[in-house]
Amino acid sequence: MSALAHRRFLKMHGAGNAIVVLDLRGSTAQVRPEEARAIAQDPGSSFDQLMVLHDPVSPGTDAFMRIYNTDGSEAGACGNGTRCVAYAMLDDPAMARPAEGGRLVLETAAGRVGVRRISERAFTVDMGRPKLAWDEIPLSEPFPDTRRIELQIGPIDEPILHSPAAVNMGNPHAVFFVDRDPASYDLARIGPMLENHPLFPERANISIAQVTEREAITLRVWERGAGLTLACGTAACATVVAASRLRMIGRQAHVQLPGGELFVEWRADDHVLMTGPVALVAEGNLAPELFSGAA
Ligand SMILES: N[C@@H](CCC[C@H](N)C(=O)O)C(=O)O
Repeated sequence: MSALAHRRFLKMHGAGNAIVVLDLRGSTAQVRPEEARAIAQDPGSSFDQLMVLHDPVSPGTDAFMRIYNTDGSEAGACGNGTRCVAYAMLDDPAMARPAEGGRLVLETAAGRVGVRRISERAFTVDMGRPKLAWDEIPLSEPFPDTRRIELQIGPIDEPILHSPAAVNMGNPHAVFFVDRDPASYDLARIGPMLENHPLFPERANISIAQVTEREAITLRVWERGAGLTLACGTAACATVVAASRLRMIGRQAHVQLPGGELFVEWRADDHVLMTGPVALVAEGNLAPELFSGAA
């Protein structure tokens, strides 16, 4: 039987991004990609991202997180999921540890993120520094300036989208700035082509963004490994960094996504701070049958 059978999980969302939190601290259990896919496919535990907690690895951290997309692939960062994890680690009766205060340091394969509670159901996450060099994003060919990279989709003389910014926020992002409502683009059709474009050797999260005011951005996101989403925290961060580098905004903005709003600030010390809500939807236990055909 899978070591995940009967494990309790929380179903949450962060600004509409569907998140499942699974606490494996205190055990050696690991989630295999096929098990993540099986959990995602069950309506009771479906998610955009599965956030799995493991015992801390580095001194000074509270937990190690592994982050799974619906296709079983792993991500180095998930902003909305990190807020949900903070809520679970601080407030959930079964997951909270008495010694923990209103701040946490969480670690992923991509590095550390600090989380601070700002109200009962809202948290600020320090997402760390963006990586902006072409080989850090990564791109498959050199671009000295990643504020605009050479990439377009559609007819050569009349592209549908072109010249995105590329940013790594713990995961790779391409952000296309447009001057009309991002909802008017067929992202469900365009997204998969761009996600898997040869320019992105690790694939990429694809965003369409419109700067509507000096501190306001409307955003729609096609997520690597998960598809269309109601909200993506790292995409909101990548978009604010990209818009700021292009002098479209200052260093902060309210980012409006279909599922809710996030506030992002790119501080002078280069750290990107993202603030947004969390909501607890349900709790449940993983049915053993889920894993009988996990492949
Ligand atoms: N929704 C997340 C980001 C999820 C990871 C992404 N699909 C990837 O594979 O990089 C967020 O809120 O940041």
